[in-house]
Amino acid sequence: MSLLRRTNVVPDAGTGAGAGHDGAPGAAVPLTVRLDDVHVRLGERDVLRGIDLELAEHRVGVVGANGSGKSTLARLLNGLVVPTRGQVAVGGLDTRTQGAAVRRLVGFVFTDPDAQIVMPTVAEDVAYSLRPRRGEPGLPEAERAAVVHAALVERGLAGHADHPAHLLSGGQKQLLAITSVLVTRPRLLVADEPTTLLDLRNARAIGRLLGSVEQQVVVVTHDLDVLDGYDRVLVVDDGRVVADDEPAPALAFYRRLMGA
Ligand SMILES: Nc1ncnc2c1ncn2[C@@H]1O[C@H](COP(=O)(O)OP(=O)(O)OP(=O)(O)O)[C@@H](O)[C@H]1O
Repeated sequence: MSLLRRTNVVPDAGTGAGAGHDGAPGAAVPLTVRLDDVHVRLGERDVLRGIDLELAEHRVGVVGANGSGKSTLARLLNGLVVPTRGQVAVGGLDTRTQGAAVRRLVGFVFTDPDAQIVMPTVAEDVAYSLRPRRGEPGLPEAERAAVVHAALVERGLAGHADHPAHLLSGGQKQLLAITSVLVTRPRLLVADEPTTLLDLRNARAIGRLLGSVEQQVVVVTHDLDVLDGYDRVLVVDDGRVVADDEPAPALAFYRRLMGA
């Protein structure tokens, strides 16, 4: 039985403001992410081969063996990697030619928050995400401070606002990294193994956070508990999507594939 499917997707959503989503009242309407015949060659290796996907669900998980191409797939979604052949479009924007605009829509969370935290203190790191960008005025200073404070309060980090970010625990660092991404209000959050470096309690907390944010989420993970309640799971194997279904059948397929 093939587990590959083509999902019916909602038409693209303009600003995404307003409408709710099944299971996530008040959440923004998901963007449509399209991958058309995507190949990625890195060095001598065909890392992804002939990927055709339309993603418009609120929660999508990506699983697969080490080296199967999951991180590369995730990085395609914000233009960190561009296809060697084929096209990736996010909300109708081509990641190859409109990368900067795509990255305003798509926030990215890395496995290691130390790769992402760039400022000395917790509040400064969140504020850095709100710095004025080329061609955009940015928020006035006082307003920016208020937005940072509200974001830290929302994530339970307000008590650490002036603390050196490098002294936070691993779980707090990942929380800070996610807060610094979410404060820019991306439409889509892509996370690449965000719980891999965390202990069980912190992994659960970060998994719950990703499951509860209003943003559309695509998460690459080996931590299958993270995918509880997700709408769709892709199984990647040797550069191809070999299963694409609701979590239970997709994860059953993955376990069989892994002999687990
Ligand atoms: N810049 C690169 N040059 C050459 N090969 C690369 C490069 N980046 C990744 N690869 C190779 O591409 C393959 C897929 O890598 P990718 O990181 O996408 O896999 P993954 O499924 O996320 O693996 P893991 O679960 O171990 O993180 C791996 O064999 C990797 O060694």
